Amino acid sequence: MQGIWITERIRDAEQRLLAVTPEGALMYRAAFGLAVHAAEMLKEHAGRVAGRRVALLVGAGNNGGDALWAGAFLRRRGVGVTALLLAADRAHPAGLAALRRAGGRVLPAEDGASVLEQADLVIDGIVGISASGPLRPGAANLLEHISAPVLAVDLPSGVDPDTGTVDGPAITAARTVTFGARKPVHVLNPARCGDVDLVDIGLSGELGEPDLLRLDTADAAGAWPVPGPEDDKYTQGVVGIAAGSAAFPGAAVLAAGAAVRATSGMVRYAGPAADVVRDHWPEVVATGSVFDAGRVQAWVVGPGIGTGREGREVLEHALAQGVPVCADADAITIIANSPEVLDAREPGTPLLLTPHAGEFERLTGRPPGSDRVSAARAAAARFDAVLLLKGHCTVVADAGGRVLVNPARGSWPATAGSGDVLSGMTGALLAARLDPWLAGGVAAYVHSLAAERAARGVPVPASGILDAIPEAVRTIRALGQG
Ligand SMILES: NC(=O)C1=CN([C@@H]2O[C@H](COP(=O)(O)OP(=O)(O)OC[C@H]3O[C@@H](n4cnc5c(N)ncnc54)[C@H](OP(=O)(O)O)[C@@H]3O)[C@@H](O)[C@H]2O)[C@@H](O)CC1
Ligand SMILES: [K+]
Repeated sequence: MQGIWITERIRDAEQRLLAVTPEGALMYRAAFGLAVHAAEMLKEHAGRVAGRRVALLVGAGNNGGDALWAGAFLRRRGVGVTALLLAADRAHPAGLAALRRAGGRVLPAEDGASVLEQADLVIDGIVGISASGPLRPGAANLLEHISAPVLAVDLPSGVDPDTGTVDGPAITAARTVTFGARKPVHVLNPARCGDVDLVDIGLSGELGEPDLLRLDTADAAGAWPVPGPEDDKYTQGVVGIAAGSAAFPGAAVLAAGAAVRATSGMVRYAGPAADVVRDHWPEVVATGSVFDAGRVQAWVVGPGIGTGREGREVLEHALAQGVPVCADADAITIIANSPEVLDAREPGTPLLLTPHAGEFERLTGRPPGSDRVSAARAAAARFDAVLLLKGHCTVVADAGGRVLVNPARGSWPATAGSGDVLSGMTGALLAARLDPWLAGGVAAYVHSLAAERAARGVPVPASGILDAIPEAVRTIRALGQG
């Protein structure tokens, strides 16, 4: 798993490391790594390194210092480097001296329009982990003059380091080079960061446990249930799907289908869309009601069940079975309207809630806001549940404060029925007895991979995402073993 640390923790770790490191050594390491990546970008975008032009946007802090030192390294490789100082009297003194020694040009930022327009690469050292708020006017005024690719130092300036939110002018980077550890912005706002490269500056020993985790392919592959020689359809876990209605059977077909695609165990369906589900998925054991559905190891309840009395009874029944429940869509609205339904929950039974932003607001009384991680954590604690907050970056928090994040691979999955596919897959993983927190994270991972595979640059319907689940699982298993 990839660890991600909030800036307060990074700053503390840096202080401890600084205390035992010769002065300037950390910045030297950081800037050297930055210069290597800058040279790669010049080769990639401008054909070669020597003779190309780089503009440095230099703020008042150490982020600007990194940019200045990197500029000095690039000068040694024959690059024409101009530093544009946003706060001339506060630019990092050693970095500035190093750049000047190396023959770099230095200008006040307000004179930098033509330098930016002629640059082959722009290095954004405006602000790093000590940023607050959007870019200030001095920096913001420069944005319109940037046409070259931007390499962000540590993070794209103007984007909040801990929440990834953008409230005004901000940099959009083609690539971000970060130091010591990944920060939340890198996973919460990947569109602004571009590709993120991590440069080791020796911080790992000081960091402690990460604040957020991101699954990689090997994690998803390792967690994905694989039947053994002794397994049969029951031992792998039976998942029950309570979804859809006679008038709107689509959610039932999608959720049940996703479960079928995600497990080699058994899938039961219970509800008024039994005939339609059976027609689509002959392998599903379908009955008309949850009350005669038989035993399952996990329930998915909610997509398309409606928010009236019947839906409420279905949810209460599932919650009382003593098995994990994934409550999605209408089930979340039912809980929001009548929180007392949760009294039916067997104590200690895992509950996974999968709201999008609107459902989250209904459930908790307030929108997730800019700090989606904290919002998801608080809601998970409040409901003693795993809370999977859908969005461009899916956040999965548990009641103990653990958080998994899964940045989407594009926006195509934001389509009708996509959530039904996610909940069906989540149910299959819960039935296979995965830790519910991990089940949510793995389902989100495979869902986004399936969506990417299915879309390949064009719109994809939810049924297309569903059909791509086997390919996505095959992909993670192949990569995870390799
Ligand atoms: N510590 C280490 O060992 C290492 C640190 N490293 C590097 O240091 C970076 C952190 O450096 P840092 O703490 O000096 O602050 P930094 O992020 O450069 O910004 C501070 C200045 O920005 C300003 N400012 C704030 N918000 C703003 C906005 N919205 N728009 C515009 N300006 C804004 C604010 O101005 P003020 O409010 O003071 O006027 C303040 O002066 C870190 O990200 C990494 O790159 C690496 O070299 C590895 C070793
Ligand atoms: K920056």
